[in-house]
Amino acid sequence: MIQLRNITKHYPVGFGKHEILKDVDLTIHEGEFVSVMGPSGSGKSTLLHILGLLEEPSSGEYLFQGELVHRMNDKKRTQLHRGAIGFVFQAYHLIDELTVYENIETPLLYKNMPSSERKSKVADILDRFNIVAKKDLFPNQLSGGQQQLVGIARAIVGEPAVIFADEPTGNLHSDQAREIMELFAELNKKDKITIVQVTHSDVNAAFGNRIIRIRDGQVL
Ligand SMILES: Nc1ncnc2c1ncn2[C@@H]1O[C@H](COP(=O)(O)OP(=O)(O)OP(=O)(O)O)[C@@H](O)[C@H]1O
Repeated sequence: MIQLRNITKHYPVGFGKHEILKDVDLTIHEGEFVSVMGPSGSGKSTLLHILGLLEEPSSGEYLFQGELVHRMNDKKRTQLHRGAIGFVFQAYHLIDELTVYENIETPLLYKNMPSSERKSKVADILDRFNIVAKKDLFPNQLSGGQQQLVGIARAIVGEPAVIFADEPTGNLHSDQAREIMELFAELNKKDKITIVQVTHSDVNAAFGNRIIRIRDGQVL
């Protein structure tokens, strides 16, 4: 499903450059639940952002479902971003001014989905995640665990093929973290969504079926 070949990422520093990722080769198959682990600053988030099309590599090739991402025109890339990829952030990144319902609905508005279909999809997810009673609340009226549930609901409402999650339980206490990990495991098994998470936690990584270790910008 995903293939990286010789991916590098660097930032300019003075007259030189700071290399964040060095010649990363990586294959992720459909249906996997992969955990990316490594020390702080080793390049995990950078790698995830490249996979999630939030950043571009400095060089190398990224194939998504067999297609070279850097060869795609903007329209195709946006379609891929909106249609096939869901992203979950450590700090949730919900829109404070929108209700739970509106936050979850947002990706569907970008897809120009008819209103009746949007309503039914959002209602299904609210029901599935047991947050119907919270639908008119704003993010700051929710616990961290509930906010992350909304973050995940927003990521999957468009039925993506893959979810990228950057330390999704980093701000949560252990009970909430376990609930979120159980949800990811269910989305992986039942809904067949491929999952790639960055985590510092062995407990979280145990929910997945493969660990990718990264150190100093290189996959070990
Ligand atoms: N926009 C940027 N400009 C310059 N340097 C950057 C930029 N983004 C990230 N870096 C640097 O890249 C390195 C890797 O960062 P990254 O966030 O990928 O690490 P990480 O493994 O996810 O770390 P952590 O576990 O602490 O979140 C860090 O040294 C960081 O300072």
